[in-house]
Amino acid sequence: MAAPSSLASSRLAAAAPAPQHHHQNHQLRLGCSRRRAQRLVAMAGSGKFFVGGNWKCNGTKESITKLVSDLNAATLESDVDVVVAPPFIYIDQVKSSLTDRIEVSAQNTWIGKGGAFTGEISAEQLVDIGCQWVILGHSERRHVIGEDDQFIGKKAAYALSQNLKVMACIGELLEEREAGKTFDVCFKQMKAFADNITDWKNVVIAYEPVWAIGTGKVASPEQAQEVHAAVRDWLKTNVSADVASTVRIIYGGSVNAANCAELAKKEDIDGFLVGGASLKGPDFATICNSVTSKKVTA
Ligand SMILES: O=C[C@H](O)COP(=O)(O)O
Repeated sequence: MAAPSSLASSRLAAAAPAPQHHHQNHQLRLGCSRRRAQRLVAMAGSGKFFVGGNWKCNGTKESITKLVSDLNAATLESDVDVVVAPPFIYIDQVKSSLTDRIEVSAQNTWIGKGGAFTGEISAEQLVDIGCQWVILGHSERRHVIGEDDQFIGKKAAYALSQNLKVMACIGELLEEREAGKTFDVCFKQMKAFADNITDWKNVVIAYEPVWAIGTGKVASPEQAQEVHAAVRDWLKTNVSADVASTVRIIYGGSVNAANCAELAKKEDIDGFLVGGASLKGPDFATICNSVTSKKVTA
């Protein structure tokens, strides 16, 4: 097994139980710490913090040239995987001008092999132009375009079969949260992914509560942590302990340069999927570098 990344090492060190601690929940905490330590050892090599920038339907050749230039000039911590997702038509421009330090994602892909599917882009075509990732199940695809769970799950299976890595998005609507259905909704969306994914090593899960996307109403660190931990437990029960302990679960929804550090401190928040703030190079770099909060306190 490869040596743990320095992030994993620092988390491992932080996760070690303190012998002088005599809190009444000590045994419970000890159990959690051990579970966490195992998770981090198993994450070796793939356990980096992860930040994706979803540019959505924004940008022009000119503005993207400036954004790429700002990203190329940014100093990024080594313990973070960084990915940006331009609109399809700019992927080639970004691939040819962006530093290799940052990988490139599509925001969607077709469900299967290309052919007579007007307006679609296939996984094979994305791979052909050097695109490494695809975002699937984003709430704007689910709720604006009308993609359903099974369609999204099948897209994930096909994209993975073509060696695209997948950011698999889940998240509840405001009315679903208010009705106490957050976990039910997220687990149902997870099941559709799990029914179609056999190998999770190239998958990152993005929890994005719909009420927090583009609204400025960020989930509190506690709200996000609660769902991330529940999704991890769901994976343990329904997929495997190994997947639960290794897959990265990132948060999306009004993340910005000011709120990222507090979110990053939470144990089960392994990074971010950023919309609006990813259009500003320096802000996006600050969010990527919030991994430093994780190192100190996780
Ligand atoms: O994919 C990103 C999410 O939709 C978050 O967007 P936002 O950061 O603009 O709220």
